[in-house]
Amino acid sequence: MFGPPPAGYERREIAPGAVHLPGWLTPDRQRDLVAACRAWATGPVPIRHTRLPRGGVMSVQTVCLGWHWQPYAYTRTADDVNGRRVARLPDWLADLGRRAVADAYQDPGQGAGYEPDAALVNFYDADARLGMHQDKDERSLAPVVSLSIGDTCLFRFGNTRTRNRPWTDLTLASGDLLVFGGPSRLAYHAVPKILPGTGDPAVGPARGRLNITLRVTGLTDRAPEATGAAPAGAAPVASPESGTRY
Ligand SMILES: O=C(O)CCC(=O)C(=O)O
Ligand SMILES: [Fe+2]
Repeated sequence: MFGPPPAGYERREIAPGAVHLPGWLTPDRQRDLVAACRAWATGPVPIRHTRLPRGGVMSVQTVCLGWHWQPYAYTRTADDVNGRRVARLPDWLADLGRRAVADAYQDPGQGAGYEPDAALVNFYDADARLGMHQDKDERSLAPVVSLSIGDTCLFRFGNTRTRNRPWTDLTLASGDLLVFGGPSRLAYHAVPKILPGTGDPAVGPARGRLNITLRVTGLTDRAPEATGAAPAGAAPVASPESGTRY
């Protein structure tokens, strides 16, 4: 489905293990991804504002593939939406993730070994934002691959110890790839601001910003041995640590 990335794209190391490749997605690939996101947004689990445990809702709207994420765990079914199983993560999207890792780290072997099993598709309208958080509900430390389409955002990439400085502010524009793994895998990060009207509606969505993150959950459908009785596939898989994502 996807040809090679544009020749001569830049590679910027934000921090050890965190690499930004501006314009990595060609306009045609971005259009294909937008069409796919439109379809995923309709179901089997429709895109929605994720509810937070203390009653708030996220300003970002999210639909998941492979595994459903809600604060702060992954499950196969969207029990906070309509109870249905989320759509599969398509092989072509996992392939795109493998290329992303290979290109970011300039390491074809690491790319080939990347097996994402979940994607979060986030839609930001002009006022949406995402607070400082770590992606830590996964049990694997494999890299996160992030693809941005539509309006440019301000993106804040912090450190692994605290949600405060030091951080690096950068912009993620339509077509940009960011991969964070290795020593940066658990770095705090945020989307403090969308820059409305900066996207090209001929390529991206008519308005707003799409972001797709690919992740390796490290989870399986088998209930953990210790819990014994639960039937395979039925047990929600709780994160060992929880509570700080948003
Ligand atoms: O929208 C982005 O660029 C980042 C999204 C993100 O951090 C997340 O979904 O965990
Ligand atoms: Fe994140």
